[in-house]
Amino acid sequence: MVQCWYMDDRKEDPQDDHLLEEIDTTTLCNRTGVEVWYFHPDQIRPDNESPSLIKLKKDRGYTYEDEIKVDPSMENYEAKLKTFFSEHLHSDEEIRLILEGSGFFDVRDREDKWMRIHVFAGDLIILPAGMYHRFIPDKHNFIRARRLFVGEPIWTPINRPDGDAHPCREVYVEHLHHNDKNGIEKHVLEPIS
Ligand SMILES: CSCCC(=O)/C(O)=C/O
Ligand SMILES: [Fe+2]
Repeated sequence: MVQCWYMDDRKEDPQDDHLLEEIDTTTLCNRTGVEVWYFHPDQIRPDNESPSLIKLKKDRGYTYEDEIKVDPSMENYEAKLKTFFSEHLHSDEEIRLILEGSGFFDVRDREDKWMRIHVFAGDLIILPAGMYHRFIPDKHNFIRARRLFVGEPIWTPINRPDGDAHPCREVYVEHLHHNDKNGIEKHVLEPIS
């Protein structure tokens, strides 16, 4: 199940935890719009998917799935890590269901502070379109995840500050302001056993 915290600002070894202050997933969702679910790892196998996962995919319209493995055997590993760890956003949600291993998704909160999300097998994470983030493996250097998407996937990262001018950024920032005034519309589901 995910663990989240605000990061310290040490620049050394980004694969260290960099834990400053722990936060819960409701705070994470409230301050960023990130949503997280947990499925028992037995219930994410394609031949034994939990009804909740099937429903989530149907409700969200996720029609595309593939897998990504990030470990040192990956082609152009160092270059890929550099791309993942450059602060960027996407025009669409980034959805990852963690199948094996672990890693860190770092996301900017509404005050531009880094929050770190440590993900493990069974975690499903949805990063909203237009939110700045980055990814790095933890010290185990291994993660395998299912990528989901609505329609034909677009994985293009738009680095900061170029992302500031993208229409999805304005929509995202407006959504955060709306939540400030009206409370969050989304909520984080409790773990499913
Ligand atoms: C564990 S998925 C690898 C990271 C990734 O796919 C991505 O797009 C990060 O922003
Ligand atoms: Fe990304």
